[in-house]
Amino acid sequence: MKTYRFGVLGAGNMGTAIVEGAVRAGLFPPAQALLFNRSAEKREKNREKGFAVTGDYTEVYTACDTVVLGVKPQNFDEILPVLSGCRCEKPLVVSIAAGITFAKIERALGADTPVVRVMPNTPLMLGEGAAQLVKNAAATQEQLDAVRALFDTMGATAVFDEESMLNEVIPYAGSAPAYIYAFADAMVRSAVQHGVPEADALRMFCQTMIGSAKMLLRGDRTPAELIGAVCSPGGTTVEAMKVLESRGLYDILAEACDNCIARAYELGK
Ligand SMILES: NC(=O)C1=CN([C@@H]2O[C@H](COP(=O)(O)OP(=O)(O)OC[C@H]3O[C@@H](n4cnc5c(N)ncnc54)[C@H](OP(=O)(O)O)[C@@H]3O)[C@@H](O)[C@H]2O)C=CC1
Ligand SMILES: O=C(O)[C@@H]1CCC=N1
Repeated sequence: MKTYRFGVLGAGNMGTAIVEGAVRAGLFPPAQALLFNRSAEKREKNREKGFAVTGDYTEVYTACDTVVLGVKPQNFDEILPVLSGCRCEKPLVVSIAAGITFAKIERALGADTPVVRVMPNTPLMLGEGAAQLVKNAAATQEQLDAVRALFDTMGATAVFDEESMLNEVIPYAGSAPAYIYAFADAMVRSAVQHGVPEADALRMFCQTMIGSAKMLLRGDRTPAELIGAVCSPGGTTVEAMKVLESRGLYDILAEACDNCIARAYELGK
């Protein structure tokens, strides 16, 4: 056992949300988590929340049992060589970075470093996240189970055997909130054009997204069947569906997802 149970190397949006979620779930008290930020101001805010803080990220790697790598993929070429110089018992490394492969991490930290890659999404901040996980050869099933249990406290999880799946799923959960917000934004803009007050339009549309998601999750009807149940013959909905289909909504979304995934592979190079 090291000095801290948990560390976050890059306590930004996601890193902070994950450690705060773990504390909320009662997995450990904030004093048992060490957070790295470059910014002194952010360190002070985290200290006020009861976390241990540091401006030296090697300390997170050497002093914590589990270390979340919460930096951007573009920062890995800078930080991995520094961490490779740390002489310490290997922590369990949890990488949430899009595209960054086990091979890249292992080349720097050693193939004996247990690593779990996770692709989370921002709704985990509300306990409504969706996270996918995969472990490398050095990580044990118990270590994977422990990381999964952590993310289970913040939403739904899925485990994959193949590392490549962690790139393939990005558009459908990790990145998906952005696409959903764009859809909501377009709907609300249209509603405002038709005189619907913006706040009402957003509230009604969000409730409709929640309700529709719950209908889908019941699993007793396919998306096509649910669409059919809304589209009254000769009614209003079909007129909009005709536009969505003729303008190629499905093709647009398929191409967007392809490009999102392709970028993950590029980031891993
Ligand atoms: N945002 C999202 O929806 C999702 C993000 N991810 C992944 O999560 C990771 C973090 O994303 P996000 O939380 O949005 O990013 P943020 O920009 O919010 O956080 C990045 C963190 O990295 C630190 N940092 C930045 N540059 C350096 C550097 N050169 N050396 C050391 N530390 C540095 C920052 O320090 P400081 O706090 O001092 O600024 C900050 O703590 C990414 O790899 C991304 O792929 C995965 C799924 C979803
Ligand atoms: O845009 C990104 O690269 C990250 C990964 C998934 C969501 N945000």
